[in-house]
Amino acid sequence: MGIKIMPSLLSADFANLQSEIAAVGSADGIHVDVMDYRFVPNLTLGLPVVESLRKATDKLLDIHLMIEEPDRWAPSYAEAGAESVTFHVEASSAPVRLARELRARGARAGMALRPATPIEPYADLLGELDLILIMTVEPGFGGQKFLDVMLPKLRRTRELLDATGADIWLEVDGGISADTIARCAEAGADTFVAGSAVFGADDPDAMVNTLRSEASAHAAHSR
Ligand SMILES: O=C(CO)[C@H](O)[C@H](O)COP(=O)(O)O
Repeated sequence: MGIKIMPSLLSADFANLQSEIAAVGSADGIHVDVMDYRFVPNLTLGLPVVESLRKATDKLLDIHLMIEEPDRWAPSYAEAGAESVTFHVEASSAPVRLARELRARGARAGMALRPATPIEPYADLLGELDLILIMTVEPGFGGQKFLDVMLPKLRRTRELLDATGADIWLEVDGGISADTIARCAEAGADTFVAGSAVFGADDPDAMVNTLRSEASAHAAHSR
């Protein structure tokens, strides 16, 4: 699928969520942040809203679970029809089992890492996964400044993913904009989440295309 741009929905109101999706027709998928006031100090939306979004759009739904106990809750998001379900490794008690449960329900199995979590301890797990999400801000809030100290981790993750030979998406999330996306693409990311850069733009769909062009021009990796 090559370079993928996933706008991150900002709204908490269902009508506004639908408007945001309609405003980014060129997007490769829609990134949905699920937060529970426990894993992160913020609360967004949960399974019932994702089930409603599934009925409202054919777009690929890329779910990012910033929640405690993902082993318990994540499989339901796959059953709801999300194409991709990402849990935080810091919150999972059995990441391999959870990844297998997600795949068994037809979703891509994603594993996210907070900025302080290294990738190396998980090198042997990568073959169980379809997506690795490297957070480029502390999870919890949109609109934060991109942490460029994450670039070495991104490069290292790309090396490890290439060594598997498998089609595992390498996603970045947090502070991604026309100013920062090139550095992430050069470091090996192929999937880009952007919230404020897209929905804060005068023309969100044009910004999706700008981000894709910029990433494509600097891509170290695109299948
Ligand atoms: O939720 C987030 C952090 O938890 C992300 O930063 C959000 O998905 C994207 O927002 P922005 O592009 O404004 O950083």
